[in-house]
Amino acid sequence: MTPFLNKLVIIGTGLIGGSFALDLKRLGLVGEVVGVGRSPENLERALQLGVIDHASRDAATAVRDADLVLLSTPVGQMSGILAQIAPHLAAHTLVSDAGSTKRDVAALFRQHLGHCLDRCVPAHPIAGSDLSGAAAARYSLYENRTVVLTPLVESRPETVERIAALWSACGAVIKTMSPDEHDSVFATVSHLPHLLAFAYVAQVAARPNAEACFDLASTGFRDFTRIAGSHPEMWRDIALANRTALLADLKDYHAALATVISMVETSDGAAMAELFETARDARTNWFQRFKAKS
Ligand SMILES: NC(=O)C1=CN([C@@H]2O[C@H](COP(=O)(O)OP(=O)(O)OC[C@H]3O[C@@H](n4cnc5c(N)ncnc54)[C@H](O)[C@@H]3O)[C@@H](O)[C@H]2O)C=CC1
Ligand SMILES: O=C(O)C(=O)Cc1ccc(O)cc1
Repeated sequence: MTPFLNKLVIIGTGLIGGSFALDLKRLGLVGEVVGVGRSPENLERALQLGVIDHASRDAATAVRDADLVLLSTPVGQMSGILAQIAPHLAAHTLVSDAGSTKRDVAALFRQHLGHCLDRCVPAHPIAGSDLSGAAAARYSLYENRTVVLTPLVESRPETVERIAALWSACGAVIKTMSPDEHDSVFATVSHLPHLLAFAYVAQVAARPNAEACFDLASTGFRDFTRIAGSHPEMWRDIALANRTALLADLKDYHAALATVISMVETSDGAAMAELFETARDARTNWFQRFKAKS
């Protein structure tokens, strides 16, 4: 089975959708890429960079006759977009997404695309960065990275295979999970750290001696806070969409911080050393596994 697409429509022509389009074009797996966006400047940049072949501001018109529609906007935009495109999808069009949360997206597919759920597969590429926009799109972003698929019970096996084949062609490793399992894991390893980084940097910026702090901050600060440079709208939407799992993790982290506060208050160096060793060993083991996959 060839996953070739005559027409791919990317709704949300940024880092994630743009990088998918670039790889499929280079691989000769797509005839025409139409990019839909809300910012004319960003669409113009996507055309200049060859990320897309045609630009459109109107999702409803753009999706006509598409083989695949990929939603790669912030997740908070997806409900409106699905409502807009639903009446205009052809009988053969597949619909997928790249959103960072999956329970909400699965529910939105069910709400808006009830007539064609067999051709829908929610998905999440676990690759990206703190950069955004079409100018950040790049080749091979998905090489050796995981793409999680959370098929609906209605998703036809051929639909799932075709979406998986496209991501595999980009070099990705496919994993299948339930939306609940997905959102619980990513609350812990992605959504929580982003919220912590945003909260920490905002708190430093509000200090009376912020200028001196930023002046003297170095590599540890850079590494801990890189993700606080990520897109605010995207992360607001993720936090709202995954609030249940995220709140549970925030409370666990709050308790862990209370433990650290108590260790500092009581000068309990032995407990601190034990905690730091446990964390260092876990991080070292994880990093070795991560490097081996890269
Ligand atoms: N940035 C990352 O590292 C990753 C992001 N994701 C998910 O992928 C999605 C896209 O993220 P990025 O590509 O990083 O964001 P981005 O900001 O680079 O691109 C999103 C694009 O969507 C456009 N857009 C916003 N609302 C729109 C609307 N109503 N109609 C049409 N276009 C609209 C924006 O103008 C922007 O060009 C998000 O859902 C995010 O959660 C998933 C994996 C990694
Ligand atoms: O900036 C980073 O390193 C990231 O964590 C990238 C990222 C952001 C969002 C996702 O849903 C998946 C990956």
